[in-house]
Amino acid sequence: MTELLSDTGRETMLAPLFEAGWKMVEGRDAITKTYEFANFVEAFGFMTRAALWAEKWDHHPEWFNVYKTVEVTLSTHDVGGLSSLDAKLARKMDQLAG
Ligand SMILES: C[C@H](O)[C@H](O)[C@H]1CNC2=NC(N)=NC(=O)C2=N1
Repeated sequence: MTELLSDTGRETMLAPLFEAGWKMVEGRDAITKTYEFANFVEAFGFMTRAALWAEKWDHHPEWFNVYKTVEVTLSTHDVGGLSSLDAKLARKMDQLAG
């Protein structure tokens, strides 16, 4: 059963993500990062690869794509905030973005 990240869970799991450019969303228990790619095809290719992992893990991003940028927000709707799945998907997205 997915649950909200504990305080210690936040320290250990979110700190590396903040180092990698993720930020907390103002007024929401969610994290966000904006990726900039070389062009639209690279941006959409990233979204395609990330979508396959999101589907595999049944954990989906909130994202907005304009041309070569992809703005990603992660939170776990079922628990109303951040869970370990958000950290896992964030790490995967950073890997996929290269
Ligand atoms: C029924 C399905 O398993 C759930 O709705 C999944 C789908 N993807 C999800 N994605 C996210 N970000 N949070 C969820 O709580 C969630 N729940």
